[in-house]
Amino acid sequence: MEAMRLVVVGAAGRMGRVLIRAVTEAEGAVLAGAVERPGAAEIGQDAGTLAGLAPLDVAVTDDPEAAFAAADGVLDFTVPAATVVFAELAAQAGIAHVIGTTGLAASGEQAVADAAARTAIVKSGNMSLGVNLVAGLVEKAARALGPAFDIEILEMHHRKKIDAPSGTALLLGEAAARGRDASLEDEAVYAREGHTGARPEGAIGFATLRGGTVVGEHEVIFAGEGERVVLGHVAEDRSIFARGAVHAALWAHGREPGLYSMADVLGLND
Ligand SMILES: NC(=O)C1=CN([C@@H]2O[C@H](COP(=O)(O)OP(=O)(O)OC[C@H]3O[C@@H](n4cnc5c(N)ncnc54)[C@H](OP(=O)(O)O)[C@@H]3O)[C@@H](O)[C@H]2O)C=CC1
Ligand SMILES: O=C(O)C1=N[C@H](C(=O)O)C[C@H](O)C1
Repeated sequence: MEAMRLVVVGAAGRMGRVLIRAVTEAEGAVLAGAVERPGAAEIGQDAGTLAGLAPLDVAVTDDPEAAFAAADGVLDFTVPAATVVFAELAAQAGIAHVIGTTGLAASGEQAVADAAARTAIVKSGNMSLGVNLVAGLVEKAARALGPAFDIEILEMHHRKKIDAPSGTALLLGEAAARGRDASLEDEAVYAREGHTGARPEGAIGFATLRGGTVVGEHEVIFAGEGERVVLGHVAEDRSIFARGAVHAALWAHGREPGLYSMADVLGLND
């Protein structure tokens, strides 16, 4: 069987460089393209060199349409505005789209859902095996512990992260809400300051820390009368996300159009 040809968009980013390495290390995948935004200093550079590898004979381009025309899938860890454009282009090209980008507004989420009617999209706030397993445990714990245990989600990331709360924190919040048969939209408390009043019953609270070079740390705290249950995940290296993304692309290759999650890819919904 022919190797799946993958394009990495946002190739010069923190994740982009790690994704290039993950594609070259994966069995059944080959790097077919690397895309950066128009005007980026890396346009024309070899993608392998950019990722700290030997040259791969793939030049970074600012033309995603041409890159997608010669590919089977795209790995996208960029910014929301770019992801919306890539979703449309991937749907037009009929290739799988793996979206790791976080912080999409409702309109962006809708654009992705529309594109998923035409091609297979895997989208997740966290592509690691560990976080997706923890999400399943969070749902179970929320169901078992019930409303007597208050749920608070704490996350810390590096100083350059531009969105909050993290996509992972939201994914864990959704899992907690599911476990309570509640809606995160109704229960989320994203910030507290000043005279807040007592904690509303059933609230799912979020706290965001930013600093240094932290790759990503999350804790879901179930705080009850005289005891706390804490479920957490520590990302030590971005390669966990990149390997998950390549795995998702291989899974999505040739699949029916639809919007899939990492839980689908990992078989956690079966
Ligand atoms: N789901 C998951 O498992 C994970 C998700 N993420 C998410 O991935 C995203 C990226 O994170 P990170 O790599 O740290 O961020 P970076 O800022 O390092 O990388 C983003 C890259 O995308 C580039 N870019 C922006 N616009 C375009 C465009 N129109 N065309 C092509 N490239 C473009 C940026 O270029 P420039 O800087 O020049 O604008 C930059 O190189 C974030 O949303 C983050 O939350 C991160 C890790 C794991
Ligand atoms: O921006 C990051 O770095 C990360 N973003 C994702 C998120 O928003 O949860 C995943 C990971 O935690 C790293």
